[in-house]
Amino acid sequence: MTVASKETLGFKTEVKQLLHLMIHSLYSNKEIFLRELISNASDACDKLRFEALQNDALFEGQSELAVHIDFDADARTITIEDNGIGMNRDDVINHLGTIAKSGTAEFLSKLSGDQKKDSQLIGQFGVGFYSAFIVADKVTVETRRAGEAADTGVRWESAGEGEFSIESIDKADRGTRITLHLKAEESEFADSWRLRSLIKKYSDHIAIPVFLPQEAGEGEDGETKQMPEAVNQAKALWTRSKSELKDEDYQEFYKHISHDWTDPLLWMHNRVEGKLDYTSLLYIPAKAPFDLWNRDKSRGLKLYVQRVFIMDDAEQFLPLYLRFVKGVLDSNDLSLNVSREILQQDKQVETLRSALVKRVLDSLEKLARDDSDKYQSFWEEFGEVMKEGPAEDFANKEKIAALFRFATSKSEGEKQIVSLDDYVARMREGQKKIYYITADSHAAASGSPHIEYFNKKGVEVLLLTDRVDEWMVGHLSEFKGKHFQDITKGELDLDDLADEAEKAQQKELEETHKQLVERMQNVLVEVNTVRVSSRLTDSPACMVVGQFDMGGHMRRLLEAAGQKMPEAEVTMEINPTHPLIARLDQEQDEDRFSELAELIYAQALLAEGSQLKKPAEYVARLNKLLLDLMK
Ligand SMILES: Nc1ncnc2c1ncn2[C@@H]1O[C@H](COP(=O)(O)OP(=O)(O)OP(=O)(O)O)[C@@H](O)[C@H]1O
Repeated sequence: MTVASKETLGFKTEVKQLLHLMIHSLYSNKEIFLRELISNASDACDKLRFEALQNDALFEGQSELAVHIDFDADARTITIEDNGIGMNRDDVINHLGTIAKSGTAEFLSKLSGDQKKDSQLIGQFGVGFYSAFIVADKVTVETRRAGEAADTGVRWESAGEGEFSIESIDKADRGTRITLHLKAEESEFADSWRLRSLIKKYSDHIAIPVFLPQEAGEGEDGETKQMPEAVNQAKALWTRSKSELKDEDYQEFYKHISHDWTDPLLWMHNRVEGKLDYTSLLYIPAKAPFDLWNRDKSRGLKLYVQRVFIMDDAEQFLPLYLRFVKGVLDSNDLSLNVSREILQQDKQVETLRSALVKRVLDSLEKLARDDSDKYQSFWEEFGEVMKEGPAEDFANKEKIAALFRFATSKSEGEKQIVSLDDYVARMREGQKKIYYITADSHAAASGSPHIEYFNKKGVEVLLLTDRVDEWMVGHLSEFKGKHFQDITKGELDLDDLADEAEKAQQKELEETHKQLVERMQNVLVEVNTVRVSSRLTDSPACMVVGQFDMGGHMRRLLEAAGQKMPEAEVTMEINPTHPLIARLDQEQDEDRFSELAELIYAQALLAEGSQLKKPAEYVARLNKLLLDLMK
């Protein structure tokens, strides 16, 4: 064996952090190292089979792919060997010295130092190869890329601290052999029974056989001979029939493909024959990944064609608003040499996508019907993403909207629990619209002056406080023929809600306060229109946005994001039945009138969550008034 150019390299900082964290937070879950390493070995075999479609020579005459596991209790070692794609020197440095995952820095910044919380997070991040260091104090990787010369083999070795060494070796067989030098206290893993049960538990669903030596009686020379024996079923899980699969099988397979280690919330396993011929196994995770909002995050399904692995993260089969769905699609229609570019143009992809979207939406609908607690937990994790749906998937917008849940003026607390169907069923007689308000917080929405009239009338209002809400409602515009109406916009059309006496009273109030409105209009230079309100009962005044203008909440969000917004029409409504407004109407001193009017205007701005342009002026005015009171 030639040994050349041994060098020692430092791990990238993020690897050091991850290793430290893993060793310290995962000790109660040690055994997952085997799942991770077998998972990588199986992926490596998948990749080889895929590349060999174009270049048969990569098999080097050996196309039976397998993982062999062995152990030596005396030496305290376990080896995991595959004859998959293998790695060359650059691959090894890139893959086993860094973490080539987008969002790594973000992930690390989220860690709290609390081991329990962090181990949850790290589970969502995916531990992968480095999990070997949970049980080993030294790891040796010997590997050679398929199709390359025997002397391009590489040995990588590390104690999982700051650095690793790398050297060239001869390796006759392609693929990767990983040797774990177990820590003294982890010697229990170097045991046939233990390994066998772990492989059964974690790797039964892997499509390639995983071998373990088996005591098989006397050999010719009288010694006990160990014959390797396949321990797992070695059949891709999704090709097996539903009836022979247990929940645990589905759960383990989910962990294999997703690298999430929390059990999934839901799965859908379907075989379709006919115009389209495919099998899909889709999962909805129980927990949102830490990087759900990271735009560069990889997403999509694992794509197989006739059981041959083609690619990870095939994005074309699901829309963005379902980016949290994980799973496998195995098509018998697509060609084996399909590429990402081809997928983008292929008409069948569109058809498959519609079918998969329908399947996910139908399953969620069923979950909401059958198990509202479970559905609620789904909504809390992924509701905000689902709200992107109406804009992205026009054809399904009504179906998607039926899955939405909201907090309303009638529901308890901040929880989003009311469906649009519930809302519509509870609509008051004569009510034609679905009323909503958007605000920065639940408290701001539920305490808004705009809602007073609706509370009085017993009309439910959706309280929308997620960032996407205003945009979402804009795309949705109606549900089951009922239009959405922002209660802070335009003149409140009370035709549906008010009775005759109320309408007459409103008219009268407008008539009798014409002069007051005019006076206020003259002193409030920032306000374009003052008018008598039909929506206020307890507050003296509120700000109103034009029916077709952008809502105040959205405007504030965009302004906070640095966008220059055009000046909007400023309309204020006053409530003449409020004692403050009545008092204002009586005020003869023009200066005091102006001061009071400014104060009422500033309060209306504050109540809707706006910032005052001159807060100091407001404070001075208020203090002056307080002092007058104390005289
Ligand atoms: N047995 C193997 N054969 C070939 N390449 C491997 C093997 N094990 C690991 N690798 C390479 O090392 C990379 C890093 O492995 P690691 O398990 O850390 O992450 P991953 O599998 O990419 O991601 P994750 O497991 O978190 O989804 C892999 O993507 C692969 O390229």
